[in-house]
Amino acid sequence: MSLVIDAQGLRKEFTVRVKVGRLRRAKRTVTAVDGVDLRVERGETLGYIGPNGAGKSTTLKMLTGVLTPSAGQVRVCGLRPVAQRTRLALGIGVVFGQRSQLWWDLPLRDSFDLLRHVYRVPAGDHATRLRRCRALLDLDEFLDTPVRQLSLGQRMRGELTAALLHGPRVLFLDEPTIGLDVVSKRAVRDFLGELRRAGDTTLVLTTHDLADIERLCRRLVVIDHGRVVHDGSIAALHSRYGSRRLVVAELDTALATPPTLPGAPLERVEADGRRLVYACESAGAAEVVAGLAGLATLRDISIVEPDIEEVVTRLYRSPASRAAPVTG
Ligand SMILES: Nc1ncnc2c1ncn2[C@@H]1O[C@H](COP(=O)(O)OP(=O)(O)OP(=O)(O)O)[C@@H](O)[C@H]1O
Repeated sequence: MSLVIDAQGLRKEFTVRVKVGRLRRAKRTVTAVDGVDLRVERGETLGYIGPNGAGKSTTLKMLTGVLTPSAGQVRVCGLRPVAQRTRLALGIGVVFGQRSQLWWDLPLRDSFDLLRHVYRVPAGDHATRLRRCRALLDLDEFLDTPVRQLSLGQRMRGELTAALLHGPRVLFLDEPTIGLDVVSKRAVRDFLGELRRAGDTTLVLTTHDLADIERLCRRLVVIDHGRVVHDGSIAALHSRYGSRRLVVAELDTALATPPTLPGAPLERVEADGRRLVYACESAGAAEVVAGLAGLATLRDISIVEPDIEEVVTRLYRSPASRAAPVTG
């Protein structure tokens, strides 16, 4: 494995002028990113999330060479993002919701062609990549439409293509599904899922849509007040915050006393005793199901996964998230 992103102690301060009293203005320092360490291997898909103002976009801007860090070390594809920005541009793709890399008045097809010249992509590579994007993102019906006439969902599919035509090693995406309808959201997620499966592009994704994260990311980095408060899998986040899988058993007939199962406390009894809900603590779902099957006649069983929205809400509210960063 090779490291494609290596940031240590990354920090960004902004000086802002604030009004003090009626006439005076004073300088204040806002620490947007406060010592972020981030190492990302080739082929990883990383979800970078946090509440509004946490420092996500600022981090991405430092990783892509748009902003100079106030302190810290950073290498992306082995390059210093600001100092070697032109070389870096060949190795990364960027999709930032607010900024377009397409030519507003030109048909999408012409923007793609111009990008081929900008990045000096060999014609054969360009054609192969474009063919793949056309097929996976259903671009054909609007390839000849000027960009300004595209819907948001169509434009986002165009932006994704534009970001990938030069074959970048890392793709940075800032809120790629924001404002999209369910069909376009799915198209974008499926496409990114395909890209992840192919395994040669590293994806770094910021989003407020946790379904994006659940569908796409094995690793989740949570940032709050400029600091990393979680770096690990979604499962690690659930176990840290005590979220548990639930086993919901529908019984043929209610039992006089619901069974006690080791490692799986009974959470709720519903439907006049015909539905029992157990939480998997030390017991796995299979053990719970096997235990129940020996004691009652089961009509149906379902397993409810812990809800990521709930655990992330708890994390954002947690005072502990302001203290020490946690990894795992
Ligand atoms: N150019 C700037 N000048 C001054 N302050 C800034 C600037 N850019 C960002 N900030 C401040 O830095 C902090 C982090 O902002 P940033 O945009 O990185 O957050 P974010 O996590 O991307 O938020 P959101 O989810 O709302 O997009 C905020 O307090 C923001 O007001």
